[in-house]
Amino acid sequence: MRWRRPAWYWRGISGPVAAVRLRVRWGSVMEACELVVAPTRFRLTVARMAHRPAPAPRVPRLVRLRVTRTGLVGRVRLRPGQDTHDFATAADRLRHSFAMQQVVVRELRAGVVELRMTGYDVLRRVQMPRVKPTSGLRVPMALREDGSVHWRDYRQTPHALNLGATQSGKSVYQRRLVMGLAKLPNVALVGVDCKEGVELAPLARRFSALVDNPDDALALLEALLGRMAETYQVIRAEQRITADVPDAEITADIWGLPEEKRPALVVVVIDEIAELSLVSSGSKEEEKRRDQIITALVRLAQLGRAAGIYLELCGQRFGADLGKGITTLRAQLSGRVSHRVNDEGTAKMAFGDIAPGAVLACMQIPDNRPGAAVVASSSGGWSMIRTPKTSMRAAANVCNAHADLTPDIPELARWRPSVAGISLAESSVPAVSEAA
Ligand SMILES: Nc1ncnc2c1ncn2[C@@H]1O[C@H](COP(=O)(O)OP(=O)(O)OP(=O)(O)O)[C@@H](O)[C@H]1O
Repeated sequence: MRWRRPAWYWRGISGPVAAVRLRVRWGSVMEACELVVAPTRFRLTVARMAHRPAPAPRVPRLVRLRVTRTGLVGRVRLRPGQDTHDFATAADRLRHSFAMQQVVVRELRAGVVELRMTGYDVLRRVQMPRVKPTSGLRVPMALREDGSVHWRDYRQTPHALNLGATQSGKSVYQRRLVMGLAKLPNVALVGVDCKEGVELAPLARRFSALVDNPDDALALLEALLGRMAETYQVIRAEQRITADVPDAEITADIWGLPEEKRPALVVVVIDEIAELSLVSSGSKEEEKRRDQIITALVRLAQLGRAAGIYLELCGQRFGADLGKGITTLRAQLSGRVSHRVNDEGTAKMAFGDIAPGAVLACMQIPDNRPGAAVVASSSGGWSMIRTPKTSMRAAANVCNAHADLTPDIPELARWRPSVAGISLAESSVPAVSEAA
């Protein structure tokens, strides 16, 4: 069996050695990678007047270098005439020159770029670093190829789409998300799993509502729209009370409400969107139901954020072939994650409109790396990530352990899952009543 280098080995031995090697070779590598600039005219003139040889080209300055858990992070001050793009295009050459696994370039501010380098393939066996609990609605989801943690941050990116071919790792990603959300207080999980509930039913104890067929899904989404309207009323009432206080204290969304008045945040997890939007029999009723479901989802995606309702959609494809309104819905899903896909069309559905550079990347994910995915945001940036392998048992244990955090949402009580035939509301697990 091949020996795998553990993380401590990098930090203890290889990391400091690589840091010294990088500092020693810095100048020559910059020159070899054409990342130096010609000496200034002033220095050339002085050298000419003093009859001295022409000065050497100027090398960008490595102002800070530190060893991290997975590699090195360096900060570089650019020379006049250089830009981030110069370093980004040389990333592959830098990686070979410094014998690193990966080099990712990021601009910190004008004139300063950060080089994040990994010393080994961090996505081969994902080991998440310990992360401090944070405020807001954020979940540490996966490791990025540069060794940093990829967070699912609902305040930054309210709605997201998770795509991938069969057996690409979508369900494990979704499981990991539910596991992370399950630990957060005042968060209600709402699930739609039309695969007979096989993915979400084992996690049911932490769900405030769970449905497994399109008819119930429509009723549930309409109830959520009703809840959204009520939450807007709560926000309006709070605005009225505080109409004479300075502008900064008047809120336009749920996050600005005092904590005791803030209704539970709702994350709607939909496994396999195609099951909701495909019309199998071609009947008029099915078509009507499909249109109503998509319309409800579009409304939730457009207006839900301020009322604390977030969408997390999962599917193998997400294109116009799923029906009218799908592309409008996709435009609202600004968080995009795509696992391995088999064709360019699907890759374009995920990234064509926001990060064209990511299209090729998600088609190149190898079959033997399930869970690896490309994540992109509407700003156009993208990165490769991989979730740690998470078993259903581990996820169910976390959901069971945090079942007492499940908020009771009266509007959704009809769909509160019953576990082993006993409604959770009647079981020994105490339920949390929603704030105001
Ligand atoms: N991050 C990961 N690391 C290692 N193995 C993984 C990872 N994610 C998924 N797998 C493995 O890949 C296989 C497929 O995963 P998963 O069921 O999540 O795929 P899927 O895309 O949901 O497939 P389907 O659409 O057919 O349900 C499983 O055996 C799972 O254990």
